[in-house]
Amino acid sequence: MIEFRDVTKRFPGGTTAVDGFDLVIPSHKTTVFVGSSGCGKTTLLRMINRMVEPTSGTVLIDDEDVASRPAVALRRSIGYVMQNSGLLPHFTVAENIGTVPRLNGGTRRAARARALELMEVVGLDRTMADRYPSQLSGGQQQRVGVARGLAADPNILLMDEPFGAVDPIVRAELQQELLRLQRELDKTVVFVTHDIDEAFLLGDQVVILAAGAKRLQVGSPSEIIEAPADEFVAAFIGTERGKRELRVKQTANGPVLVDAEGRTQGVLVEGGA
Ligand SMILES: Nc1ncnc2c1ncn2[C@@H]1O[C@H](COP(=O)(O)OP(=O)(O)OP(=O)(O)O)[C@@H](O)[C@H]1O
Repeated sequence: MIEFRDVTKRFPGGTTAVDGFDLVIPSHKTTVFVGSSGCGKTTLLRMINRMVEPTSGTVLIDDEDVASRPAVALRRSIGYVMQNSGLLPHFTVAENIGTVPRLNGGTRRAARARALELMEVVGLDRTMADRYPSQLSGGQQQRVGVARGLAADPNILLMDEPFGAVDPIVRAELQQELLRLQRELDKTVVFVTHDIDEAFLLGDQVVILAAGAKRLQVGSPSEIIEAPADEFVAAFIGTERGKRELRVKQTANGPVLVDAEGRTQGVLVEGGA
C-alpha cells in the first residue's frame, strides 16, 4: 500500500504543483491519475520514488516513510516507465533492459539472461536484443521501456504516460498487453494519463485531478461513471457529449446499446456482472 498524507509540493519559482494531497493506493491494483496538463500528476508519481521530494507531508510505502529510505536504493526497487520510453540510445535493447540488474551488482551475463526473459514477457522477439532503440518502432520502444521497468522485479511499477507517443492502434495493443501483464504479474501499478478512456480501461482505482493535484473524484470506473461527483467530472468523462449515455435500441437480431448520436456501441446480453 502506498499512502500520501497531506502532501504539498511547491517548486522554486512558486508553483504549487500539489497542495495538501491525501490518498491510499491499494497493493496489487492499478491506480490511475488522470487530469489535464500541468495538474500535478507527474509530480505525485515522482514523489513515490523520491525523484521529487515533498515540501511537506509524508509519502509511505507499506507504512514506512519513503524519506527514511536511501533515495537511490528506493528508486532502483521501484519500476519506472516514462513517456518516449526514456531508453539510452547507445545501449542495445538488452543493455537497456538490464541496466538496473547491472547497477544492482549483477553480472553482464545474468543481466542479459534477465533481459531476454523480460523481452518475452512484454511480447518482444528475442532477435531484437542487440538492436539499438532507433532501430525499433515507437511501440516496440515502449515495450522495451516496460521491460526495463520490470527488470528488478519491483512490487511497484510507476508509469508516466507510457503510451502517449504512439498511434491509436499500437496504443490499444499496448493497453491490452498491460492488462494481460497485470493479470500475470500482480504488481501495484500507478499510471498517469490525461486520457479518461485509458484511465477507465486500465484503472481499478481512478483519481480525477484538477490543478494543484486537487482530488475531484476517486473511485472505480463504474462508481465514477454511475455517479460523477459534479458537473466538471461529468463533462470530463464525456457524459455531456453523450458518449456514455447509452440507450437500448431494438434490432432484428436483438437489443443493442446506442450512444446519443445513435451509433451502436455494444450488444445487450442477459446476466453477467
Ligand atoms: N521542476 C520543476 N520546477 C518548477 N515547476 C515545475 C517543475 N516540475 C513541474 N513543475 C510545475 O508543476 C506543475 C505540475 O506539473 P506536473 O508535471 O506534475 O503536471 P502533469 O499533470 O504531470 O502535467 P503533464 O500532463 O503536462 O505532464 C506545473 O505547473 C509545472 O509547470
